[in-house]
Amino acid sequence: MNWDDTSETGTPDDAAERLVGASADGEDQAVEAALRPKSLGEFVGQERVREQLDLVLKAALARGATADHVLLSGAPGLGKTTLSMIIAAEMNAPIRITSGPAIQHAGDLAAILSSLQEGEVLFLDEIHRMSRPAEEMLYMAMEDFRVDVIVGKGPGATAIPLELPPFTLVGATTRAGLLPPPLRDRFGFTGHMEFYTSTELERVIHRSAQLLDLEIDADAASEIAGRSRGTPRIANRLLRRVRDYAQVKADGHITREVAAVALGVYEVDARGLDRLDRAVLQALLKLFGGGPVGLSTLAVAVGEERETVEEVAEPFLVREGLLARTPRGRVATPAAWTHLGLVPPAPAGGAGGQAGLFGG
Ligand SMILES: Nc1ncnc2c1ncn2[C@@H]1O[C@H](COP(=O)(O)OP(=O)(O)OP(=O)(O)O)[C@@H](O)[C@H]1O
Repeated sequence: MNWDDTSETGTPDDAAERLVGASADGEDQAVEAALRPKSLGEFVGQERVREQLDLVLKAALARGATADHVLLSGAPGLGKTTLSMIIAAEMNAPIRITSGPAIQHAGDLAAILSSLQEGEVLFLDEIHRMSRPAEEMLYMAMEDFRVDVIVGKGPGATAIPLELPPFTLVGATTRAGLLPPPLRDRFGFTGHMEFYTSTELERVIHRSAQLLDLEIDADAASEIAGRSRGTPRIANRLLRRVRDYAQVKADGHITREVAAVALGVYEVDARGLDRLDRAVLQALLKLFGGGPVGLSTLAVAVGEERETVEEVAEPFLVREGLLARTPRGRVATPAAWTHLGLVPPAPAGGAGGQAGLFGG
């Protein structure tokens, strides 16, 4: 395996290095290699993608051909890199890993493509962040296994055609909608990765616990799963923090109570909200009666940048149905009041009435 670049995901999640951030930090990268499932059979969840991919790969193997190009879309930490490695393993092929931001010039891509072996899997993470000229070179490479390398500049520039061995491109993106249609259309198979259910995350946690040689009760795994925001990377990270607590404060055995207390220490609540998420909700409920309130005002109230509130805290709060973004501003849902143990103000004068000042 050859790692050209593994860094860079560029979301505010990374900057904040939160325990519940979905992007990989340094420690994650070190441990993840040991926890990654190695075959489709070991890969938990994502039934539909797994089943479809299984057919694509088996058919290619039976034909003795290179598998079609695969596009994987979905949020960070859901297993796109893992799946690309599995694709290579199932095809008995080597894998090369790089990312869109690492390919700024068409020449960077030409260098990678021209050094691929026949049948090799090229994993291109964050494919939507590749430069335009590189993207155009990729079109031809994907379709005809050929690139034109431009030598020289201006009127004297010449295109030297370069034949490539057949390869499988596995592109990953958090935003399939940002991909230009000509690029999207060149993938033979597109798999959309969903957030994991609690039951699936419990299986991920039990599997990781076994690999890390940890003793964990079933209800402890379910406690951690419930706080993992539908994301295996977060589940594995929370498991490691709970393990630390169990080693220092208990006898190493992870019970439900140990898990709950440990995650309380790290300020990850029963629903997976962290300190920032709760600060945003609390300000919305206690200072603004549940809204509507403008994003800038809300950000000032919690002492954070607008972007941090909008891109780090809000997506999960919206996904959880705790906060709604409306044209008039941010509004808390009844579930937000319940989650923070507060009582919503009685509507003054029926539906659409002014929200009360005090939320309980
Ligand atoms: N289906 C799964 N079953 C078991 N473990 C999983 C699964 N999916 C992901 N993981 C674990 O979660 C971690 C993160 O997975 P991975 O790096 O593949 O995510 P990703 O989608 O590529 O993230 P990013 O977009 O940030 O690169 C890995 O340690 C992997 O072991």
